[in-house]
Amino acid sequence: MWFLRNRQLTGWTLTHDFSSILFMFRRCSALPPRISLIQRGSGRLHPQCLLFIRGNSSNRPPKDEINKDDPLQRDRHGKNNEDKRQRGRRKEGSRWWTQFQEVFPLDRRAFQNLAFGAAGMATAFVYFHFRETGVQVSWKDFVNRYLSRGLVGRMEVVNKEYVKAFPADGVNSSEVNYLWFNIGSVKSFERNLELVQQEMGLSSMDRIPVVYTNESDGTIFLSVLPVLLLVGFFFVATRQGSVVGACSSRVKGNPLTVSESNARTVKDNISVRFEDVAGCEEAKLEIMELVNFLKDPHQYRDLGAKTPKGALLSGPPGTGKTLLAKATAGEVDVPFISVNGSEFLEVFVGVGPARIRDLFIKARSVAPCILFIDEIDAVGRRRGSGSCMNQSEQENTLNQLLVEMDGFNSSTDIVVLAGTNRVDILDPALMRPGRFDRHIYLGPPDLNGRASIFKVHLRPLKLYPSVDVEALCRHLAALTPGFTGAEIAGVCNEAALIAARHLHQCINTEHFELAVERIIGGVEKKIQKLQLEEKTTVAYHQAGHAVTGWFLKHADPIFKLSLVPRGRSLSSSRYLCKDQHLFSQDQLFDRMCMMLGGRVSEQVFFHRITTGAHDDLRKATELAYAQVVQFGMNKAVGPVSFDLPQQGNTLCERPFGESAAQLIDLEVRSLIDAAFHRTYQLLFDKKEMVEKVAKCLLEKEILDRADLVKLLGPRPFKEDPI
Ligand SMILES: Nc1ncnc2c1ncn2[C@@H]1O[C@H](COP(=O)(O)OP(=O)(O)OP(=O)(O)O)[C@@H](O)[C@H]1O
Repeated sequence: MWFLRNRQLTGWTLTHDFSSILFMFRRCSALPPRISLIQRGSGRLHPQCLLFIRGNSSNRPPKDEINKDDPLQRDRHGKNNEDKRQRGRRKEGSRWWTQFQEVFPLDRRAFQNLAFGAAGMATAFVYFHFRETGVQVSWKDFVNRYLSRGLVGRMEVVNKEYVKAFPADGVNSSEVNYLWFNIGSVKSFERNLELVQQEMGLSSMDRIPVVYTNESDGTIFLSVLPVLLLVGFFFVATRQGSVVGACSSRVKGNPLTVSESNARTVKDNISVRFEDVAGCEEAKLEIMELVNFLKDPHQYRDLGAKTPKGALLSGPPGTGKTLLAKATAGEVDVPFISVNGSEFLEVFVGVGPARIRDLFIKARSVAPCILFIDEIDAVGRRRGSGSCMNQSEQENTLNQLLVEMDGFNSSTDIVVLAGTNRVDILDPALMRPGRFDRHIYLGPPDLNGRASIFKVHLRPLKLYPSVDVEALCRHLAALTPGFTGAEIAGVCNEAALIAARHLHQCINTEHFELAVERIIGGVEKKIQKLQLEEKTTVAYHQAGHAVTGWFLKHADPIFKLSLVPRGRSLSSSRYLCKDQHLFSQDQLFDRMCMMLGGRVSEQVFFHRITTGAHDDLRKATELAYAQVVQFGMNKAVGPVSFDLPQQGNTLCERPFGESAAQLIDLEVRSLIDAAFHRTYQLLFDKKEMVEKVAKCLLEKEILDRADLVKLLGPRPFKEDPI
């Protein structure tokens, strides 16, 4: 039997169609190659297709559901069992969902949207791939095999382009739906058909009926498909958070809000106060003036003074710039609007300036307020420098910022604060008076500053009652030269974690010391074992540093030596550094000798050298070059200063000639040689002491200051207590 043309598509019919076509054509001898291809394709798709369609088309509810709804069955199995099963199912479902979410972190709505999208695409795929197309034959085959044998019942000329031939009544048509062939024109088809039927001797009554129809072949659907996809995209984007948002990593919700600034406004409950910011008293004093202005603007205006518009907070990372800005808002109790400079940078033209405009509109609507732009270098980079693609967009954004800062006058009551680590690359227009009036530098805190920052961060910690907080702060400040506020906060947190790991109820001094060591040197590697020969070399190397530092006046004395590898180094030594800002030539020379102490000790004791001194040599060379090239400390080169290449940067052009370069190299070499010989002489003279320290270190693995005093005697110079 031939299939009815418009019957419903099912998995069975799909697979059956292809096999039956094959069967029929085998019977009709010639098998067009295309059919075999189709069949191969169907064979591959068959199982999945069957599963999919069976799953969708089955009207029968699953067994479980029948049990649930059928009161008889429910009675039979008992209500409790049913409840348990339901709970189990729910649990399994939630477990499945949790596992799924671990792999794909999507919320339910996102998952629903994705599922709908996938189902739609799958349906479209199945429709286009498996829609009934009939079997194409040539005119000659059609006439010889079907028409002449009386198998054709009626014909349909579709869209004046091709003809579908349907089976006559009584013909077994289960194998093929219909046959079709292309026609050049309707007229030629009619003429040819007429001729064939005449040849067959059919009377006008017996002629095969021909109807003319128009059919859509899906081209209309395909033409509206892009529009549908676009509408669907916007629909999903508005529900999900826009794709634009994804690019900018933040705009959630309507994609049309991309030009809105994403500044966060904190109106009440700013809990940070000036007392929470320690170690930067000068910066606080400077910023107090801004606070006073916001508190009592008339005091300034009455005197005819123009009030400051903003302050630029600069300094290394973690020195408390953001914290100080927040504390300023907390002190005046005005709204604090904070935004990051990088949030203005977009790939879309015009978005940056639009966001700046929007930011200032927001600020004006809540004035008086403090507007804080963190990492302003992202948007305030000097114009005309660099050649990256969105340079002009960044410049437009900066121009808009300059315009806005000019735009609000002294009665607007907005103070703009900005934070940056790279004040050197900012555009001069941004720094001129009338824009960022104040430049406040926050450097790493000094000894007292560190102690007061420790005091701030010790406040929320649970210390043993026996701990003297003042003394602890001073001790920790001495152990952490060069630490910033953020690093000090990290030390306090690490100490609490160590105490918890050791199952202590409170935190003690030792936990803090361990925390400092961990932050400076990295994690202790107790498992990594060195071979005895390596360990001996490392011990003598460290003893060399220790003895050199002990007997040179200006070197930082070692107060802890350890053979336990930490981070990337095979050993560690802790020095007592002073907070010093100016260094004399003698002091730098002593430091160079101290750096070379490890390598010299290896040479004195083993008459061979190892790679362990690589980092020491690098530092000593850098220091020697700095003395000769930057600090003007070399007689032969003279009191000149040139820029040295920064780490990671290569200086393309040397600012001095070839002869100066040769002279500099020569002087650097002789300086390092002098330091080496002095250290060699020192360690040779103190050979027994080095040996004593090294052997003791090999035995105990860790030596503290008391051990060193015992081994080397008191240091022959006056020192501050730790
Ligand atoms: N002076 C300080 N007093 C107390 N805590 C501080 C101080 N400086 C930094 N901190 C601590 O360090 C953390 C980070 O500081 P903050 O974000 O203000 O640094 P920043 O200078 O803005 O850094 P970046 O330049 O990287 O943005 C603060 O949350 C605070 O815990």
